Amino acid sequence: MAAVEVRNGYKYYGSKSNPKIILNYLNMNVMRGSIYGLLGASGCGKTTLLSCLVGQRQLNSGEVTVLGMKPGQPGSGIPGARIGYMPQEIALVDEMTVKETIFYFGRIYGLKEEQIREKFKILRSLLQLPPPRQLVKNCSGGQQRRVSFACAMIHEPELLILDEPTVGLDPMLREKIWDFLVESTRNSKMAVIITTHYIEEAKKANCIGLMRNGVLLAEDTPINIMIKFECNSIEDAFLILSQKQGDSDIVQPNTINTSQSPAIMHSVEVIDATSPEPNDMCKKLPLVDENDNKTQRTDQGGHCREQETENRKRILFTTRGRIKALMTKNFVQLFRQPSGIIFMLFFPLIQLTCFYLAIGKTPTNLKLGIVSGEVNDYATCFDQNLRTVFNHNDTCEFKKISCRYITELGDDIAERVYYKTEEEAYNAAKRTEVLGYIMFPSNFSESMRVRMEEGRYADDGAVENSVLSVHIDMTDQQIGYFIERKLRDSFGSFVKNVLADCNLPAGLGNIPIQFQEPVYGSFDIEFQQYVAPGVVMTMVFFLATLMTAAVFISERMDGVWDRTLVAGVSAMEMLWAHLLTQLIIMAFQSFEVIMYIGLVFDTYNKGDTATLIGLLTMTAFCGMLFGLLISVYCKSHTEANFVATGAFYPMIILCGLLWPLEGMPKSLQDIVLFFPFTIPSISARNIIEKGWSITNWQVYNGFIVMSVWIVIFFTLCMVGLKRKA
Ligand SMILES: Nc1ncnc2c1ncn2[C@@H]1O[C@H](COP(=O)(O)OP(=O)(O)OP(=O)(O)O)[C@@H](O)[C@H]1O
Repeated sequence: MAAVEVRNGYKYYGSKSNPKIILNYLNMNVMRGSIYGLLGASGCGKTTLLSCLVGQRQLNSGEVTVLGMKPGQPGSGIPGARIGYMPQEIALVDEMTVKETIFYFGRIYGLKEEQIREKFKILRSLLQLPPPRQLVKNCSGGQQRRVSFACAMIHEPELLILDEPTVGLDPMLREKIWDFLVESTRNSKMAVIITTHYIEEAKKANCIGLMRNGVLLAEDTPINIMIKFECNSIEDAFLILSQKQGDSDIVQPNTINTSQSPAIMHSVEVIDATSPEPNDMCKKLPLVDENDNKTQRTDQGGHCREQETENRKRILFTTRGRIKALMTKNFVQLFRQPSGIIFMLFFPLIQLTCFYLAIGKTPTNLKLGIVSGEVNDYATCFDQNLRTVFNHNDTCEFKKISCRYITELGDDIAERVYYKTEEEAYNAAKRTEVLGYIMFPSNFSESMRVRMEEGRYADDGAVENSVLSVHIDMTDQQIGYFIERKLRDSFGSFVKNVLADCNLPAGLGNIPIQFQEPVYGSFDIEFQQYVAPGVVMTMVFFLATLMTAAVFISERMDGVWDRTLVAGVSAMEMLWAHLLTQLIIMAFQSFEVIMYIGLVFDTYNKGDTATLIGLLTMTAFCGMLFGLLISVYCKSHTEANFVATGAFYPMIILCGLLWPLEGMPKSLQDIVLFFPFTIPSISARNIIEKGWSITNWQVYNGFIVMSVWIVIFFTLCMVGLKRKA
């Protein structure tokens, strides 16, 4: 009975109009209980053919039957545990140990722990596997290949497909592996397809297929091939066949008329390669006659149905075990890499520390120039006798009152630097030695007195000269506004003190606007507290995005993703396993972040901590789906980094984190409201600062927006994954 039948297999890469033909109406037969050596030069399409057998790819036309069913057909078990596939690349997780790797594959194939242990013992001695605790990444190339081989064999599949398993192995071990394969197929119905560059080792195969330019030039027993071409080696026979086929290594699409029958197309003399029936010499198990054949097909139909039901049961039974195996792999993969731990657990803390230390703090180490026209020697300025004196005739005596302001100003806002003339101060400011300067006119004290005592009768000169002039470098607006605010505040308190000394109501010095107790928040609230919720949200979102994109792209590039799919795990299962792993990490990360900002930076949450952790976890989850989306649509790490970085800035800039949304054009405001961070960061602020609960619409709307984005990203991921599948 045939384990594999390919009829007129036609496969091309590229577009229909400009196809790169890889399989050119190829026919192939592999019998159960036999070893089939697939030989051919590099690039002739062996791996492509194997990928069609394991259900990774599909033919453009023609038929493939593997173990009586079409690969990929529901319930066929292919991809799945019926086959064992060792791809050409190692396709193992570097961070797992040898034992963990074998157990991982055993579990996803649905084996019991005891079975895996027993099989591992046998394979260890047979393949001379490295020590069980050795990490895959610390194994040599040959050792990794042996581990990979063991993974394909662990579940005793019905069909074993090995893509160059013996590359890089010493001759003794190669011999041992071949003996093992011969022994295994002799005593069972297991079929083996093996590709190798060591043509002569294929002599041990029951049948060999010589492949060139997308067709099998010959398919027969090694001995028959050598007899037919009167050669002493398969290599020589291959050479003769290749010369007969022609020199071109590339199949030219324009030379092929796809309406022609395959037999007409290949003018070279090939042995049975175009025959739709299996070559007798390659049959290990006898085939029955035509009548029996019908019975066999009916039996096969029955077998297929049984197999289908059995596989369905197995799929349901093993799903939980697979998710567990996948999640274990994800955790191991993440936590065995120092960068993984740093990224997931310490990065948030490092980033938050940077944020709290650097953003919203009072600027220090500033220098401000002082010029007073009424002081010659600034040392005399700090004389306590220079106080305002209240005379009993209801007048106040001001002595160098600029000194009093200078003293009250202190060095807290900025270090005072004294200058004799305005020109000197101006030049120093120009040279950026000081941030700016304040200038008191020479008759400042007298003008202040007149202004206060005579009020509406004060002359213009007195009004003008009682003004303190301030010149500041406004290129750094934040510092400019800071100095401006501080000088106003300190001048206000200075005037109040002077009024009090003069027996006048201090309130007279206030501008007639009074800010009462705020409805929410406090006057002391710092910019830091305003931006903190948004910063925390964007941080957890993008950490999750970057990590997910990196993990998925690496898995795809290393071949781990494809190998796991071929082992019968669905993309959905892999996705769920990853989502669950991440969800656990995200919840922990959110908890860690909230505790850290509370305990270390006193950002206490006035609302419910569980609600805040919930919102942050959803944000991280959404970020992870965004990372997954990037990984689905980007081919490389570089491309993914470009997309993630490209998305980062617009999202941060437009979410109202750096500047109030109200400052944007109305039309833009309406758009950015639906961005993933805009409403959720307002919700987070409402929880932290206002203490609102999830029942308030201005809190739960953040959850709704996040949920909508989760659904959008998830749907797009599914569409992308389906298209890829
Ligand atoms: N995804 C792809 N898109 C376009 N061309 C591809 C793709 N995969 C493989 N090819 C091309 O198809 C041809 C056959 O590749 P394949 O990997 O099947 O060859 P092979 O016989 O297995 O080679 P080797 O022995 O070196 O592994 C090669 O020319 C390769 O460049």
